[in-house]
Formats: sequence, C-alpha cells, structure tokens
Amino acid sequence: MIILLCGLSGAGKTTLAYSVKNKLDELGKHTEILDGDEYRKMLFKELGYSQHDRMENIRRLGFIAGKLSKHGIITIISAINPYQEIRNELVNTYHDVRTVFVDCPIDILTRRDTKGLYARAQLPDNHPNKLHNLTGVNDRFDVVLKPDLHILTGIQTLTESTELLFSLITNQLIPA
Ligand SMILES: Nc1ncnc2c1ncn2[C@@H]1O[C@H](COP(=O)(O)OS(=O)(=O)O)[C@@H](OP(=O)(O)O)[C@H]1O
Ligand SMILES: Nc1ncnc2c1ncn2[C@@H]1O[C@H](COP(=O)(O)OP(=O)(O)O)[C@@H](O)[C@H]1O
Repeated sequence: MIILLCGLSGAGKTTLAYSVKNKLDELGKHTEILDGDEYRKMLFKELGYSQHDRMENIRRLGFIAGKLSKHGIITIISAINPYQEIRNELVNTYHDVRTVFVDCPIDILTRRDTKGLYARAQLPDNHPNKLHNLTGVNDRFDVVLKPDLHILTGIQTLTESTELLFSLITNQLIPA
C-alpha cells in the first residue's frame, strides 16, 4: 500500500507519518516514510521548486514507493505533492494508492511557521530573503480531489489525526 500525504509545509505530514508508523510498528507491520524534504537533501539535490522539479520529485518518490510496496511495506510519501495531475499519475501507475489531504488553514501555518518560510514569503518583493514560490502563499496547491481521507490538523489533535490514518491503513490490510 502507498499512502500519499499531501499538504502544505507545516501542515503536519511528517509528524503524522511518524506517529502512525509507531502504531504500525507495534502491530509488526513494516512501514517506510519517504519524506520529500529528506530525499531532496540526500538524493534529489538538484531539484528545486519549479513545477517541473516538483513533478519530478513526486515521480521519483512514487517510483521508490512502487518498489517498496511490492514487498508488502506500507509506504508513506510525505511531500507537499501540490498538483492533482501527478497525484493521479501515481494512483494510476501503482497498486493500492490512497490519497490523504493533510489540511490546515494558512493563518495557522503562518503562526506555526516552524521553519520561518511563511515569514520569508511575506517579505517585500525586493528583499534578498524573500521566498517567491512558497506553496499555498505564492505558488500553486491544488485542493486534493476526492481524497480517501481528509484530515484537518488545525482542528483535530495529533492523536485524532493518527487514529484516522491508522484506521484507513489497517481497514485496508484486514478487510472486514
Ligand atoms: N518554495 C518552497 N515551497 C515549498 N516548500 C519549500 C520551498 N522552499 C523550501 N521548501 C522546503 O521543502 C519542503 C517541500 O518539499 P517537498 O518535496 O515536500 O515539495 S514538493 O512536493 O516537491 O512540492 C518543505 O518541507 P515541509 O515543511 O516538510 O513540507 C520546505 O521545508
Ligand atoms: N493535528 C496535528 N497533526 C500534526 N501536526 C500537528 C498537529 N497539530 C499541531 N501540529 C504541529 O505542527 C507542526 C507540523 O510540522 P511537520 O510535521 O514538520 O509538517 P510538514 O511535514 O507538513 O511540513 C509540528 O510542530 C506539529 O507538532
């Protein structure tokens, strides 16, 4: 199974992915997290944030996920994954792909701003530290169409969000 956790920076994808992995570990289920931020730093160093590069990033993560999931590893792709087109491509290319919208309002993200990216996106255009292509602020994010799960991390606690994702995964593993 492949889980696409899609959502803006700071929405809670990584936190949620590790939280659900902990629960799956307790069941003895093998889980791998492919985190966009981590793979960009370690393997995809040449990729930036243009539409082309973001698509390429997701395509590569999808390819790795396809290989892992064939061996029964529950593979969670934790990346912004901003375009519906490439999400659909993964759903149509690989077996058993589920999409999850990790959704949080921009005002809460701007307050959380754990990496300082939202503050940088709001700088004046001519400022040297201005971020010109932050997803959800000045770059495109397509609302996730018909997600298998829609999590509202601005309202739901981490425990509640984890339980919802855990149920999606385990219901699929052990059909009623
Ligand atoms: N311009 C811009 N837009 C969005 N994100 C940015 C940008 N610049 C750097 N970052 C950091 O890169 C992380 C997003 O990488 P992803 O691989 O998840 O992005 S994407 O799916 O290819 O769009 C994202 O990590 P997360 O905060 O974990 O989502 C950011 O820390
Ligand atoms: N319901 C929730 N689910 C996940 N994270 C939450 C939630 N509520 C608050 N947070 C906080 O929001 C931040 C999300 O950061 P992170 O998981 O790195 O997001 P992302 O991977 O989407 O960039 C963390 O500091 C986390 O503690």
